[in-house]
Amino acid sequence: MLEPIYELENVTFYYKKGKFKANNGISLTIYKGEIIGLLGPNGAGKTTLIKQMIGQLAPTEGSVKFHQQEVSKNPKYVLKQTAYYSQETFALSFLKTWEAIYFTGRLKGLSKKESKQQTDNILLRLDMEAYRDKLLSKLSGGQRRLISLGATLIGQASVMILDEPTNELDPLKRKLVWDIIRELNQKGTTIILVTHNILEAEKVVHRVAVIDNGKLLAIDHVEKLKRRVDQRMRLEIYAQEASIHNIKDRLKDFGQAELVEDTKLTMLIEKNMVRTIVEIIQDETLNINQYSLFPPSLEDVYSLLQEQQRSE
Ligand SMILES: Nc1ncnc2c1ncn2[C@@H]1O[C@H](COP(=O)(O)OP(=O)(O)OP(=O)(O)O)[C@@H](O)[C@H]1O
Repeated sequence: MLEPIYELENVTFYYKKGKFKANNGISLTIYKGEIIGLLGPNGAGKTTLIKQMIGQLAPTEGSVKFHQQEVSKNPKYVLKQTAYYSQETFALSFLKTWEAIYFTGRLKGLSKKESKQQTDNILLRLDMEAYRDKLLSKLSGGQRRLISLGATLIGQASVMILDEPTNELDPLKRKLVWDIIRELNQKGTTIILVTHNILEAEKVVHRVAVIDNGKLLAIDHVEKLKRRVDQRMRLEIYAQEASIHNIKDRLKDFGQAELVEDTKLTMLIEKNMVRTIVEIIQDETLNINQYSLFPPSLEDVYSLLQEQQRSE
């Protein structure tokens, strides 16, 4: 039986009363033990929603319940059981890295011994042991983000809300963070993940909520969402810069081609149009260097949902 952790009903938030809605009638349930991704472009309303989930903002309309209790009426209860990793940089830059994690543990109510033990384990797991005595102010941006993540991990909250946890990290560290997220989840932690990195998130999240313009466009399991585009393929074309607009024009009846680089186009096409399109792009006068076809990804679902919303 799925146990609801968060229940959001018709959550609407106005930063300025009567004007623009940063969240617009969002209803969703988050269940114990899942990894749910909140996806959406800049300004979609993800952070606003999360601030209401941790009691930093109260909904203008609707309700946000955590374990069946209204968050805005009892924010302390939520704060005790959740850990929030935000986009904001760590303020305590005069501390050494181990101190930043250790004292966060103490503030969360851990004993000296327990906080020390968890700090040591976290520094090791984050591969930051060698930097334990360095001041936060002397670390690189990515290293500071890792220590900030360490401070989120200490205390082992049962619900972790992670806003772009892999931002500013190199590929190896990104992989490390995704591995840690998976491990935490296997131990029972519920994870709410805000991310723009759809391709990477797709490998770890169970369900995805797509938010745009303050509205919830879709919420479902990754595989089910991908079925929405299973009659399509992703086409990528590399060509000479001078020809790229001509190619885009020749393909305009088959979908919206996006210019990714000066020499690269990509578009989502109907599977039953592949033969026709391939015939067109084989025209030598188009100066195409290379083309490839791929099965669609979660990113394609995301683009499609946004396109559909904009054409409504
Ligand atoms: N303090 C504020 N006062 C007024 N408007 C705000 C405030 N914070 C955010 N907004 C507006 O509310 C909307 C939603 O912002 P929000 O930060 O929730 O988006 P987001 O999805 O988290 O974006 P990002 O991915 O860029 O972090 C945006 O249009 C933003 O400009």
